[in-house]
Amino acid sequence: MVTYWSWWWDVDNENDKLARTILTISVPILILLWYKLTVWYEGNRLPPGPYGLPVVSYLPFLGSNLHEIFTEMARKYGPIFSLRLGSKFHVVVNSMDLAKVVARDLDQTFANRSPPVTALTITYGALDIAWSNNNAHWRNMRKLLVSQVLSNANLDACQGFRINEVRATVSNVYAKMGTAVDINEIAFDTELNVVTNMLWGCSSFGEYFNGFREVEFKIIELLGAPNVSDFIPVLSWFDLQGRNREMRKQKEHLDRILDSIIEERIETNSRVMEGVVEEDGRKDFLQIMLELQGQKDGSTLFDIVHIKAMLFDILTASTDTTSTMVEWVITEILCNPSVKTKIQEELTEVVGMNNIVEESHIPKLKYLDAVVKETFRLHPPLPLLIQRCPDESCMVGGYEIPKGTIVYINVWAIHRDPKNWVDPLKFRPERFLNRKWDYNGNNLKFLPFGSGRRICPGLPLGEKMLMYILGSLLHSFEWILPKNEEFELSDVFGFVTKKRKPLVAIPSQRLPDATLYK
Ligand code: HEM
Repeated sequence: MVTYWSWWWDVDNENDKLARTILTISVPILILLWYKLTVWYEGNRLPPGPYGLPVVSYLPFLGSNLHEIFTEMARKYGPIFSLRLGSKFHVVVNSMDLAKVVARDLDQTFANRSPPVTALTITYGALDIAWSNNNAHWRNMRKLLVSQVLSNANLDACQGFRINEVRATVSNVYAKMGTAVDINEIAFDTELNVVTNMLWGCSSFGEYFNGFREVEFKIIELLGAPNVSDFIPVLSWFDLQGRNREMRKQKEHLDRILDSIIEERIETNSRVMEGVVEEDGRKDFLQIMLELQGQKDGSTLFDIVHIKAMLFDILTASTDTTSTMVEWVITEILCNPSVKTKIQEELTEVVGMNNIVEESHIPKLKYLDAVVKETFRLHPPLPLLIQRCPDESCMVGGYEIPKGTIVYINVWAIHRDPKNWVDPLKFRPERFLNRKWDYNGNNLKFLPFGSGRRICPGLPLGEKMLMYILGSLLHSFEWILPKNEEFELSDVFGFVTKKRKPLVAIPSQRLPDATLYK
């Protein structure tokens, strides 16, 4: 080797020797630099995004309606961008192709969550399903919910609860005809009663549930509110905005409800040899969970706190989403008279004017189904889904996403992207009539329930309840806005993004036979 290179140093003056020494050292350095700047850097650069200030980074510049702000930022920075908020690195994915990479191709890598402080408080330290990381506990809880509550067999067995509650709602609305009715409130109560019946066998009425809706709304608001404690964790101890204190207050209320229900059941069980069972021999979900107490769940023992975390998840995940959607659908229908006419024509044809809506009619209500889907497209209740967090560094769209980054999939942007939808801002249910669309998240253009392993497990119940409540309210009543009330379509971002101004509407009798309302 030395002989091979000896010609290089075979020089007759000192200047030449110096030049060759400099060249010998600098050429490998330049090659290394080039490699770093091209191959290495290309493969490791972070997504583009705005600069911020020291310590707080972009935090002071972030507004409150995050889904709209992120969609606006995507126009400037592209389909994937990053922003640092305090010490936390965030990435927002805004296109269907990149959503596919996160939620499908790299689903396993992105299956963790990064719960905010308030979420840890209300879920007993992420012992629920929604905020738990992708671990044995999450898998067991999700499997339990899906197999015991949301299976086709259990949904069929619980049909009676849905019929009773939806009929009770129609009858309550009948009693309020001619007055302004809060649509979200009636849908919330209907869903809550169905779910509590499925969970522990009775409706939510009674002293326990006084004020539950307000508590839940506050919890949802706190879960979505920006909190300095999340962005600058060293300050979390001071809880500067008081958000965690407020969440603890809501948790006390929730705890009182859940403790009373669980204690009552334990007390009943102590008197009944076989534990509480339904007439058909089925056990409700609370009973099943109580019988699992003391069993190993991953590395921990399944106990009362786990049961409360599960109950919390199911109650909150099912009610606010469903009621918000019922409210949006009726708002869009009232804003679009031709859509209302088509829905009524379909209901008259499928159900008949001397009949009330039954679940068996639902598969035939194709136009109503398209209206619901179009409303989901324009008003997804979780427009950024629930944040995901990669458990190792990986590449998305040619950019590096470091381990632990908080990643949002911007469903709002995807659902309004002109590359995916013709006239994306127009309310046009017909676009969902021509092709087979579902909520399973396989077509990444449309993912109101999410996609991949974190997709909403409540989808079958959510879809059933939405169609049944809406079909019944729209078939049994004519709805109009109160005098001087204007159509209003603006929303306010939150963990569940809702209508800024709650919809109130006045019902009147639509079916000729008054006995159908009893
Ligand atoms: C209209 C009704 C509903 C909508 C629009 C909805 C939407 C969603 C969305 C978007 C997610 C997040 C998915 C993701 O992060 O990718 C989610 C998660 C979840 N939903 Fe729903 N949901 C509804 C009803 C329900 C119902 C009825 C239940 C339970 C009975 C439920 C239980 C859950 C749970 C437990 C999670 C967390 C899943 C996980 O992290 O593994 N949801 N839902």
